[in-house]
Amino acid sequence: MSAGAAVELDRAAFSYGAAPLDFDVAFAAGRVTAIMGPSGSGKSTLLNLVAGFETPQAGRVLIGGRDVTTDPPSRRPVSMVFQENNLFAHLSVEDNVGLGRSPSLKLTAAERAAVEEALARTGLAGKQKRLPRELSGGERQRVALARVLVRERPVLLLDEPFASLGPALRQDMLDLVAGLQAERAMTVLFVTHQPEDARRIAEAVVFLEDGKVAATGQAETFFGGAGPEAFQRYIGSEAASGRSRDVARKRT
Ligand SMILES: Nc1ncnc2c1ncn2[C@@H]1O[C@H](COP(=O)(O)OP(=O)(O)OP(=O)(O)O)[C@@H](O)[C@H]1O
Repeated sequence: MSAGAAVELDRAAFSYGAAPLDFDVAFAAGRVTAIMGPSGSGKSTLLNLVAGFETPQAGRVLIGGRDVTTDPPSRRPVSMVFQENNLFAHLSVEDNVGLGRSPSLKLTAAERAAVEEALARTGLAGKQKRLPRELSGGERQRVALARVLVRERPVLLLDEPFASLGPALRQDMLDLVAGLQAERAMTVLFVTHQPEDARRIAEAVVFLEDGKVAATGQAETFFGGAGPEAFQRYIGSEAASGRSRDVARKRT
């Protein structure tokens, strides 16, 4: 069931009351797409429309060709991982993962075995009884990914899930996502501000500006310097701000 499903926003319009957002874009099944763009351009809102945390005021959301526009999040074939707060603080690692299979945590032996396997797959074997506060930030995100594995949904939404981790750990986590995606052929929508992260795992790029899709294309075109000018400007400014942060850190 987890083989990818295409995701489409068909002139999906939404507004929190101020600037309107209006998305008309399709994400191919079984592919990793990086969603990039300046702060406030609508990246998280786009994911929230796909997940069902927000409902468009006009237009439609389709997953696997099915109109899910009015479906609640629980009925959508989607998993989502945020930058933090993915876990229940009072539940052990294994229960946090088990929730992906059964909200009541009444698991069959086969489901418990699936939880164990997901924990092993994400490098968490031996940590199943720990509470989230007894884990590192990277380990907590691994638990969230283990839950994605047992949920077996065809679409995975990642909202800057590794932004607070250091570069080496971020690379490990991205490689883990890439491995899981290759195994399950999930459709992955990956919001990131980090060009090198997008480059590492994404085949396609969707670039947002001012609540709209400003450009779409292949990652190798965009990162090879042949992408649209607005994207190049954005990448340039992100790279420059990354450098200045590094310089500032070295000076302190
Ligand atoms: N809960 C909210 N209430 C009101 N306005 C909101 C809310 N969430 C987002 N917005 C506004 O909607 C627009 C899009 O926000 P969104 O969070 O989708 O942008 P983003 O591209 O994900 O930004 P960032 O890169 O900073 O996370 C922005 O103008 C933002 O101020």
